[in-house]
Amino acid sequence: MANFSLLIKPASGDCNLRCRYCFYLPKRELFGPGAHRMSAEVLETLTRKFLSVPMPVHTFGWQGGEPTLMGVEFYQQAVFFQRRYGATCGPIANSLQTNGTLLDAAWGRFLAQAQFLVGISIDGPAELHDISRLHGDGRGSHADVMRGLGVLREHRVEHNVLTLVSHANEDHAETVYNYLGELGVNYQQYIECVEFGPDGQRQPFALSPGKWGEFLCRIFDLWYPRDTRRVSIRLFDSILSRLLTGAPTICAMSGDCRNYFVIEHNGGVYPCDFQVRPELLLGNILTTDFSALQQQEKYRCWGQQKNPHQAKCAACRFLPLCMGDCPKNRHGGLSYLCEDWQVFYQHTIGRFEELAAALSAEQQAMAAAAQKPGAVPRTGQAAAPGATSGAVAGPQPGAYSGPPVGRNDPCPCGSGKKYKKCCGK
Ligand SMILES: C[S@@+](CC[C@H](N)C(=O)[O-])C[C@H]1O[C@@H](n2cnc3c(N)ncnc32)[C@H](O)[C@@H]1O
Ligand code: SF4
Ligand code: SF4
Ligand code: SF4
Repeated sequence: MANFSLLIKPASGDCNLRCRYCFYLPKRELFGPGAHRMSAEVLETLTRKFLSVPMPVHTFGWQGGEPTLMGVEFYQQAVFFQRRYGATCGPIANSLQTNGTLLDAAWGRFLAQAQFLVGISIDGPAELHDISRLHGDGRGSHADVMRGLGVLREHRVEHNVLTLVSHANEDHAETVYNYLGELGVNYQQYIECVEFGPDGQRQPFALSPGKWGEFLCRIFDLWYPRDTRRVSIRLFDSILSRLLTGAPTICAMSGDCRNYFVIEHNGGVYPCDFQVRPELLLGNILTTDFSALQQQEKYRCWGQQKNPHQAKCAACRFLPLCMGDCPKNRHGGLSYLCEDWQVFYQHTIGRFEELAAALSAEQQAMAAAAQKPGAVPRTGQAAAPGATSGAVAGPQPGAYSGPPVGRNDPCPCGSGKKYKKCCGK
């Protein structure tokens, strides 16, 4: 079986906030009225079945809606089941993505002790964050999030920040980046808010045309070269990983959408966070297992829709990096952000290539030093922020810049198949 991770929604789309742009709040309507909470039976079953699949590391991602609505006790039970069913299965990792507003000392103690990695959503300083991230009564949530961030710090919980780039903050890259720097946040993730209404028009809160490319270029120019060894930015790490190892670390840059399963509170399994809809329900974890889910024709077809079918993509020099973008951003086949990606890659690729070459040289020098007689092996060293933590096989200059991919060339997604039999189908 191919490796995969889990994104679990124990409280479904239930949340104490009402962010203007939230794509998951409306999902509550799929599951009927009232509170949606995962039962111990679903929790135990998904844990047992996941940990029975051999994999180098089992990653549980807890998300929502707001996963802290479940209370600390739910996660204590999750860890209990992980110990019961995972005693011999190798490393287990837990991450939790939260709005941060409900964190208190009990949470801090638990998250630190159970070694959860916590993602906390912050869209910038209060004047930007509070435009979109609101309580039900319209109050901004920034002050509560800062309290939650304080809890994580006080208890030394590993954390990173997720910033949604929307109409509210699209013109404020410097303000956002410098603010996160002042907060001491060295692990950052920027994601794009691309949303269309039922009439096919861009939602007013979503990114305006051209703003995503501009935002990323500005962040890159603030980051490079000063902060490359200090600040990790998830998209940039993925680009470096692609250049260094051939494999990206984010799904939008891969050639196939079969990377993880979403498990809803009632055990329903879906292929992607953005695709929790009845027609993509793959089954229920109470009555099926992951091997059967992976073998489904519906799942295979789902994975392959990532292939960029557009002639413009096939001829694009950035295809091996962009891979036609995340299908949720596509509008009429081509990504709504196509021009933005081209602007961003055009502006940065030379410097990414330089950085990849420098990192590769450093890692080779370290490997050579470690092999000298008497050298102390450098195991357990944290990967340099900004660098890939994956295996390093040397940079692949030109991977992005060669001629357009030929039908008989190896597929840039790294599958080992010919392009025409894989992403170029
Ligand atoms: C759905 S929330 C769930 C976890 C938690 N409630 C939180 O806000 O971090 C996960 C992430 O999705 C982001 N998000 C919300 N609406 C989005 C949208 N329309 N497009 C992309 N990301 C979105 C949020 O900003 C948040 O960082
Ligand atoms: S806190 Fe998270 S789940 Fe809640 S409304 Fe905001 S983005 Fe959506
Ligand atoms: S649709 Fe987008 S977010 Fe979902 S798996 Fe595919 S690339 Fe990833
Ligand atoms: S930048 Fe545009 S043309 Fe190039 S691969 Fe991405 S979406 Fe396709």
